[in-house]
Amino acid sequence: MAAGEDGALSREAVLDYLDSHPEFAGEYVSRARATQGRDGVPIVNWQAQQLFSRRRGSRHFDQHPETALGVSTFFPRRPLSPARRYNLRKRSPRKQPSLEKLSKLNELDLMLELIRDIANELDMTNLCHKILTHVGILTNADRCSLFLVKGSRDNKFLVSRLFDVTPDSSVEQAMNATGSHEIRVPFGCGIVGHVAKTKETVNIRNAYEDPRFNRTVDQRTGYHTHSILAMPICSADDEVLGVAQIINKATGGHEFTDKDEEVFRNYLTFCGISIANAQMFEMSITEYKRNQILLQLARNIFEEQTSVDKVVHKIMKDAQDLLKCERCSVFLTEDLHEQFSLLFESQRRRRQSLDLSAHPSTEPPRLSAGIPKTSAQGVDFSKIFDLVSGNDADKGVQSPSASTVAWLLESGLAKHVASTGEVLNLQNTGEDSRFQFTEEAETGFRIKSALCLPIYNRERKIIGVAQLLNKHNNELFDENDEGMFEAFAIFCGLGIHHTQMYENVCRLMSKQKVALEVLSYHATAREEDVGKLLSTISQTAQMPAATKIGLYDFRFNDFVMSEDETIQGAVRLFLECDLVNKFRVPYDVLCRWVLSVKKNYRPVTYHNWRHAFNVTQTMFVILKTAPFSSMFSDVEIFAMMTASLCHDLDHRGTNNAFQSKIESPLGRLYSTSTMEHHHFDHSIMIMNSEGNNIFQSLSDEDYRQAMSILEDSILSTDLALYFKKRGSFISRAQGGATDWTVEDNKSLLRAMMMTACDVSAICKPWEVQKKVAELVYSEFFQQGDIERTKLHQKPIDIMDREKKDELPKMQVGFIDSICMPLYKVMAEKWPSLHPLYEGCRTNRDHWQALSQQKTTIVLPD
Ligand SMILES: Nc1nc2c(ncn2[C@@H]2O[C@H](COP(=O)(O)O)[C@@H](O)[C@H]2O)c(=O)[nH]1
Ligand SMILES: [Zn+2]
Repeated sequence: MAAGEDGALSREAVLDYLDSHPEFAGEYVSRARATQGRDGVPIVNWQAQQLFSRRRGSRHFDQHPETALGVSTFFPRRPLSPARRYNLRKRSPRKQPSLEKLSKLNELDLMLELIRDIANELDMTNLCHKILTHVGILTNADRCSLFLVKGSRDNKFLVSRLFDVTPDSSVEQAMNATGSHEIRVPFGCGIVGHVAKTKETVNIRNAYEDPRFNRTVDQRTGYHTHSILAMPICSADDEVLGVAQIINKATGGHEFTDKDEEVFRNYLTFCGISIANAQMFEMSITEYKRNQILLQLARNIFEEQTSVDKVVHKIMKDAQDLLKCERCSVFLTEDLHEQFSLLFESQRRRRQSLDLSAHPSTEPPRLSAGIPKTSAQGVDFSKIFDLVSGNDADKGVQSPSASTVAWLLESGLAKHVASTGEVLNLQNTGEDSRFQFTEEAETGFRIKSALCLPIYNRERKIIGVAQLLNKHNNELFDENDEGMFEAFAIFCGLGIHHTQMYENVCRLMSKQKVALEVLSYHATAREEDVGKLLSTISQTAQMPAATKIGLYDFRFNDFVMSEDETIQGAVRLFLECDLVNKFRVPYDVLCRWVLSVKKNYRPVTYHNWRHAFNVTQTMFVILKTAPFSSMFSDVEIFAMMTASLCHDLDHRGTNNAFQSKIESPLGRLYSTSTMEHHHFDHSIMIMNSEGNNIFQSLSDEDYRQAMSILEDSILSTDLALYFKKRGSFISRAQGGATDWTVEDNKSLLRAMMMTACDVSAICKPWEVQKKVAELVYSEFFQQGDIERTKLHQKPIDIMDREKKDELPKMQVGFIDSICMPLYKVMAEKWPSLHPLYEGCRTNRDHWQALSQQKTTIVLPD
């Protein structure tokens, strides 16, 4: 042993020496045995006796203490628990009092030192161990045990936390000695049960004379118990938290004195506070872990949504891993499928009609595999999942065999829970006569403990049962497991619901796809008609010249044209824009598309094919005559012409307000610009139909731009949007300095052009305008009639047939509020558009005159 420069020995050097010379250490401690504390309380002798004397029945005799002075007895080294790690991170660890230091303390200081040592200990096992070793020091007891109170308010019991701790045992040794089987002592039973129940101190001088003493432990270990001192450990609220029991006073006649009782009681008062703290800390750690687990579970569930099987399997695997049990099963009831729309109904019927167990199939059937239909307690299970630890945990979803299913159902647990909603925590399956527990023939699996609870859907309806069997190491499922498993069951319900919804949506989408396929087949032009139109175009002579039929004129009149001529006229408009050449649109595709578009206009009075054709024609004239056209790219022109022809596709002769009033599917789908959204969707549907995509040869970028302009342009025909944008357009047009090539201005101009074209019938020669107005009001009044007769609502004036005499006045209103401001500013800014303004003004005069004459307009049926 080396001395320092000053000749003094360092503490480390002494400890090293004592470690390597245990005989010397023993000798030293024996000498110290005689040393008494200032108040006559023996301190070191207890340690020395325990460490170095070969006691009968000492289980730790041969184990070498960590240091010669047995420091490990007080401050055992053991891997730090998460709680302890947390503890240490938060505060710097308390310096451990050495035995040497303790031996010099008087009774009060010793007590304070030992209190300080437990004050910050939050790890329950460490704390219990410290308490027991400390009470050993204080009372000179040979063995100490600690029991903590557990269970619910109505069913409290004691559980051995550390049992028969001897002063030289480390925490690990103490834990090993206690064993993994927790000893449960009901309140009122035996000595510690009596103490817990009555809060009385029990000081037994001769254990064998006390009827409450259980001598079987002595018989098993060979240890002889003489005296017992047991005392309750209470919280600040005087609630019993546990019982501490010390055995055999190591000095004198084994008996514990009144003084021992007093010291024991004083120390336990502080222990109560420390235990309550540690319990709270333990609870918060448990809660934290639980939250982490649930968070992970939620992540898993929402990551996995492709199938119910997969999501349930994932939850089961998590439950089994975390709740440490041998088997996890989930039983889904028939109701689960019934609640999800009629889509599942047909499947269910099909399932019921199949005896799946009788059919050997290459693929495991998804549902009902081999499940006998049971109606007992009114419960039918449609699907059972079974996961046995170690067996098929990583093999993914597997259907249990028919015999396993039969065995799982045989116990009656799942059916009982499904029919009653009761949570079952069976701790001793042998004792419950309600259920039948037999061995599984296939595997020899026996049910020892079971935790079984219902799975609810969002409406608190039972949709299944979750079952855990046999907690590992023959432990029992406790309240904590119940709480955790309940959370699992909730997640299971959510996961199933979520996945079912997802599956439902996928099915609906597939259905919709099929419906679309059928629809587009019937909605697109017949090949016969395409052929006819193609041959007309190829024989150019038969195609009316654009100028001849007035396609370049704002005063164009379609009333003089046949249906076929309007179709040819529409094709002609696209040809005249040279779009077919520029974008390599095959003639057959253009013809098919025009025919398909026409086919998708309903024969309503006003919003029909002819209206669309007229709007496109006006757009054509504007693009051909207005100076701003040169700044539009070919793609923009192509998109605007397409939008004009498609802008009212599948119009039903009723407006947006009507869709929302009758809560039509369209109204529910789009709350604003309802019909306009539908017109755009319908244009896409047509273009996506075989041989109808006039944009097919556009580059990706052009295609994207064309689609975007098509959508914006169609949506901008909603007058509500027109009103929103008009003010800004007028100020920019009148401002003079506006650069119309800037995208924002250009897009505003495109929107205004769409409205200018849409209502351009107001600019037509009076005879044409008059006829169109009659069609407009005829359609308006038809909607008004439905509102009055079917919805029992008074229609707005323009839709009220009873107000038909006011039609001229209403037209003046329409012109003043909607048309004139737009045409006026356009004509002022771009004089080539003056004919539109002029036509509108002339028609206003006509309507104004009529309104004063009170002439009745005869409307078409
Ligand atoms: N009162 C009138 N309203 C008219 C007339 N012409 C058209 N309109 C309405 O304007 C919008 C245009 O949008 P659309 O895309 O549906 O055609 C619409 O509400 C028409 O009913 C008219 O002469 N008088
Ligand atoms: Zn329109």
